Amino acid sequence: MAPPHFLLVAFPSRGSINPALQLAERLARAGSRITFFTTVFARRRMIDSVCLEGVTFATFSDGYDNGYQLGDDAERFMAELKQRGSEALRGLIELSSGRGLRFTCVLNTVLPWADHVARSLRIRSVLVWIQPATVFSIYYHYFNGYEDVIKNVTSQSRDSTSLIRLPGLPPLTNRDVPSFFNLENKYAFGLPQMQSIFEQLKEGDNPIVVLANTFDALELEISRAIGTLNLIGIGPLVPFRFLDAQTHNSSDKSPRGDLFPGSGDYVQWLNSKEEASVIYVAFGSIAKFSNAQKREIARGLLEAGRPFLWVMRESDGDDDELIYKEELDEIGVIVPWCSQTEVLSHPSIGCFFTHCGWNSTLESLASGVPMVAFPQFTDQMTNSKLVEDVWKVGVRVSEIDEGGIRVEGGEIKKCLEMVMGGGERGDEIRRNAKKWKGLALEACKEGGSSDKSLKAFVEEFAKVD
Ligand SMILES: O=c1ccn([C@@H]2O[C@H](COP(=O)(O)OP(=O)(O)O[C@H]3O[C@H](CO)[C@@H](O)[C@H](O)[C@H]3O)[C@@H](O)[C@H]2O)c(=O)[nH]1
Repeated sequence: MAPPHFLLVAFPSRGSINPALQLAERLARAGSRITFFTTVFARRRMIDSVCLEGVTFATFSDGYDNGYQLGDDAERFMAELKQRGSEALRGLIELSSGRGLRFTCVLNTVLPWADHVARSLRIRSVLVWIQPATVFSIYYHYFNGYEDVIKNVTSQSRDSTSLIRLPGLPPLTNRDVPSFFNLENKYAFGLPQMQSIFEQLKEGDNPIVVLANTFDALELEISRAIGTLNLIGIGPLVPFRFLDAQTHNSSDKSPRGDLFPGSGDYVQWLNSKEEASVIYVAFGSIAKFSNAQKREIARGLLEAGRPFLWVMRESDGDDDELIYKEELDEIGVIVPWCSQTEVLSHPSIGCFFTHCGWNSTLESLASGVPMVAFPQFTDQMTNSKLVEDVWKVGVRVSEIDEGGIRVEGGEIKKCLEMVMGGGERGDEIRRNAKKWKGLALEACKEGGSSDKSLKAFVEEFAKVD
């Protein structure tokens, strides 16, 4: 039986590339071959760190070989990616076929054009969903008969207490649903993108299979309540070396350089800190903040008075000098980027102050680190709801939204204290965080739910090929 050969098409953002690489590695370990297809820029950015056995890379230029820059027109970027990506994908499949190589299936990380090209060339196509099943379910129901149920609430003011009730989901308020439903949001153009994805799913092979970066213990009931679709949990798609590190003694504070080559100075600094004493602050690869908001974050951290490691990307907001710089330097470290999975698995980390991007949320869950959630847009609103109210592994900040400030320093301090300090709620949150870490690792290990599901998926293709 020939091993299946998957053509994995990945959107060129960190939030997509990271889980796609983990998926490629797992598919390779399960005995398949993979061609990983993405943009020149995305590949160049990963080139130092990634060499996966069984995985070959193919790239195309989307016209943004130096990356999408701050101020670029997002809609235009998406249109170029679609046009150039479609042509290049078609070219790759046809060229390969001329050389006798037939791809078994095209997998795409939420790229409807890749699905379209695959079908037009009569190759099976499977969506890889890289947000929670809960978010998938919200969109699914919106595009399958529940549009009014959602719109009745999202068309009201933000702080509405009206509830959206959808099959299999906890009741949701306006602030819990993806920001794409908020038509004043500058990312509202994301809704038509979602629409094309869900339209295509209606036309798919039966039964329609979707691979999802989640796991059964976390969201199986949600997945089962999504119509006739077969949403298969194969996550958390976090690096194996990170999961391996998690299975080591968690109170071991020895330097992790052997496990994580290329560790920065911040790891030495973390090594000098007490267990569960450090706040890790990072908001993914896209979010931007006003200076006023950055100052409030700084104020919250200073008032909390605990050591912190803060990832402040060069492109994450206005350029003014950060005030409180000297005071901040006394208790914390600010870096432009770090190896987040390495940091989260470090025993000194006691809390993650996060935007709740789905990768960050899963990485935090898999390392047993409780969260303070400060969502910015898209799925992050729903992810924060799950963190606070469903899995109870963190708290979500209350927002004011005045003068460029969405959350005040005092509120940030209060939430950090709730999660890291004494008190019943903090104890419960930390207990739950440990529980979810165990369940996440269980799902991924050999014979765990995600491991079995992915292997079954590969075997299915090996049979038909
Ligand atoms: O200093 C850092 C900061 C981040 N990361 C990594 O970058 C990724 C960030 O991904 P995520 O947490 O999902 O945030 P975004 O980059 O904001 O991801 C976008 O894509 C995700 C997947 O669709 C969505 O869930 C988010 O809402 C969306 O903003 C994670 O793997 C992190 O480990 C680092 O390695 N170092």
